[in-house]
Amino acid sequence: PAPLEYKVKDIGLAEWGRKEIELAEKEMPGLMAVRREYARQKPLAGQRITGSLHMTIQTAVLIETLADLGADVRWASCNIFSTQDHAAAAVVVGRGGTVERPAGVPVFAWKGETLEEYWECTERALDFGDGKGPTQIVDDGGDATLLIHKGVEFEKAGKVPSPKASDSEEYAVVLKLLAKELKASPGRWTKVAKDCAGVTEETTTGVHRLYDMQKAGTLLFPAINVNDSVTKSKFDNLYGCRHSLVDGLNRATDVMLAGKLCVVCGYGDVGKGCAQALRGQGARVVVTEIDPINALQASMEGYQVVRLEDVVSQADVFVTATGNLDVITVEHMKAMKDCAIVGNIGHFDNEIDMAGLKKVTERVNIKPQYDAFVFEDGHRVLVLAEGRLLNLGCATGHPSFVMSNSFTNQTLAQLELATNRASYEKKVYTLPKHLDEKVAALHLEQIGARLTKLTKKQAAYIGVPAAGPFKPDHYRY
Ligand SMILES: NC(=O)C1=CN([C@@H]2O[C@H](COP(=O)(O)OP(=O)(O)OC[C@H]3O[C@@H](n4cnc5c(N)ncnc54)[C@H](O)[C@@H]3O)[C@@H](O)[C@H]2O)C=CC1
Ligand SMILES: Nc1ncnc2c1ncn2[C@@H]1O[C@H](CO)C(=O)[C@H]1O
Repeated sequence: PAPLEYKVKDIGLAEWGRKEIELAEKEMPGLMAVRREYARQKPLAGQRITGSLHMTIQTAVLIETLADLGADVRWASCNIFSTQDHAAAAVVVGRGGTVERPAGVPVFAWKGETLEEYWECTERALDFGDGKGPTQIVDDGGDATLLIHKGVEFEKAGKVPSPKASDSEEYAVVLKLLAKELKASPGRWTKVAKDCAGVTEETTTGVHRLYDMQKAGTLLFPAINVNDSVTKSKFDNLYGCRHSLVDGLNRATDVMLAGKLCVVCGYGDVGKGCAQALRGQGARVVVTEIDPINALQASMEGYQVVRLEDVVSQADVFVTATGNLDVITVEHMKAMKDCAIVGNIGHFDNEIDMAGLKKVTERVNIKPQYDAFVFEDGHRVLVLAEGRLLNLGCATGHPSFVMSNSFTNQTLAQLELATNRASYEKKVYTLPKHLDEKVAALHLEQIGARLTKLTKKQAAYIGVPAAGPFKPDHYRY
């Protein structure tokens, strides 16, 4: 067979990656159960799956699960800093390959990609050869989905527009890539979109993009919103960030959080986990919010809800977790104290005005993904991962057990698209509650949780089937 196509930092890291993948499997009972239940039937046989999702040890276990279920997989990361190079190498070599003759899955990802390299990796992950694209996509933030949709839009228009002054540096990179593609392979993206049966989206911000496209009627294929499975967002977003925020802050800065005034911008699932983690470190935690309900929740948990302007000159640590843009502006950072720490844990880097900051400061790199931006008056703002999600840029993201919940949902969603394709239109769906409960059930034994069985009488009394679903769809958890 032709040698495996791939592009990773160092294939020699595979042995180390394999050791960590084997330990991660022990912590991912949901994915292991899905492998046991489905691997023999190979229900994903014939499917070409492109992934655009942080290339970590945890994602390696997801990739090898999809491959075990029969899929032909190609992978890129969804962030320039989030790849763990030893995980990427191990996935390429595979369980039966060698560094000399890799026999795993093509991966196009390394930690520290340029924006051009990032989008080239995404394009490579979407190319299965002979003009074939994916039949299904695993997306995180929607960049793979965006590339296809923009590609189709410009093929229809017969040209790719030049970047406008208001366009981001990143969007200009996308336009340049699509312009090259339009010349080299006209009609490619229209065919890719036609062959693609759907996308399963990992995160809140990616899901926002999908609902926007559904509303505009521009969605080119069905989408399953994995983020809003309860066993994803009420676990990964909340408990995952509770674990990995402080991990990222510590590895980057080693700052003593105890006693410090820490601001969490956004008190959603992610912000709730962040606030709890910082409180656990003995920090004085305050919250900013736009939504009165989330603000009231924060207040009931004892967090002072403030406007950023109220605390910007006294706070020591700022964390954005909103999924919104321009949350921390240059004006805010101008007013911060010397050595204030600023980081984002939201999906995209636009929560902090990094472009504006770079224009008015001198950048002093301290170490990879940790910079001091020095203002004219000499005060320094210490920024993590250039404003990109710091738990994956400065640490290793969420741990395996919580990612097993998220990725079991991803795998079940991919199975849905492969086995029930006819039921899905070009709309956004969530998984049914019985699958959500199945994911939770698969994770209880590992942590010693023992479920109580409903008697028939009790089931009748609360009006649910004894075997579940145990809650109505409108239940909020
Ligand atoms: N780094 C990671 O590992 C993870 C990152 N995420 C990302 O984190 C972000 C937040 O996710 P969720 O908490 O699930 O979303 P969410 O929608 O539950 O929470 C966001 C909160 O921010 C608030 N908000 C919006 N604009 C604001 C502003 N200008 N100032 C203050 N508050 C504002 C909203 O009212 C909302 O309560 C998203 O981009 C998501 O994709 C999600 C999971 C894990
Ligand atoms: N260790 C990890 N491996 C892969 N994805 C992760 C990890 N930690 C967090 N994420 C995901 O990152 C997205 C945000 O881009 C989430 O919603 C999380 O599910």
